[in-house]
Amino acid sequence: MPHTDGLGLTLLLHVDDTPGLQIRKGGRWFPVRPLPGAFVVNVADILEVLTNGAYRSVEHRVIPDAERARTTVVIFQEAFVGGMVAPLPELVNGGEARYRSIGIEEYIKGNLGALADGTRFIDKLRT
Ligand SMILES: O=C(O)CCC(=O)C(=O)O
Ligand SMILES: [Fe+2]
Repeated sequence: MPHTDGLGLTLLLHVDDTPGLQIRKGGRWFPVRPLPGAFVVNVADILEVLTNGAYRSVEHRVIPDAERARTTVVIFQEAFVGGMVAPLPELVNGGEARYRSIGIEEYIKGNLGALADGTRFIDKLRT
């Protein structure tokens, strides 16, 4: 299922060489081929909020292979500051905050709810 990850940074370690991960850019899907010993680093939603939209979280999906097993080690890195998910003031820098600030607990709850109904919670934070 296409999605963006909900926390800060996602580190992926593709253990075998079975392909499957794709990212969407400019409306097109591109394969991310497994690279032995390398981490794939995805920008996720909290990092998008923190940077006030300078970094965009990447939409991605996994297309399973019917014949080959596929294993990924996934590390979800949190990125909230002082209990809040909010654009960093130095990155708003006199401009406009593009996302409203929200406590991490409410954020997590909202994210799980959105995941369940196939929407993106970050869209509800846009100002
Ligand atoms: O298996 C992968 O390469 C990606 C997994 C993923 O997108 C996720 O766990 O959020
Ligand atoms: Fe993901």
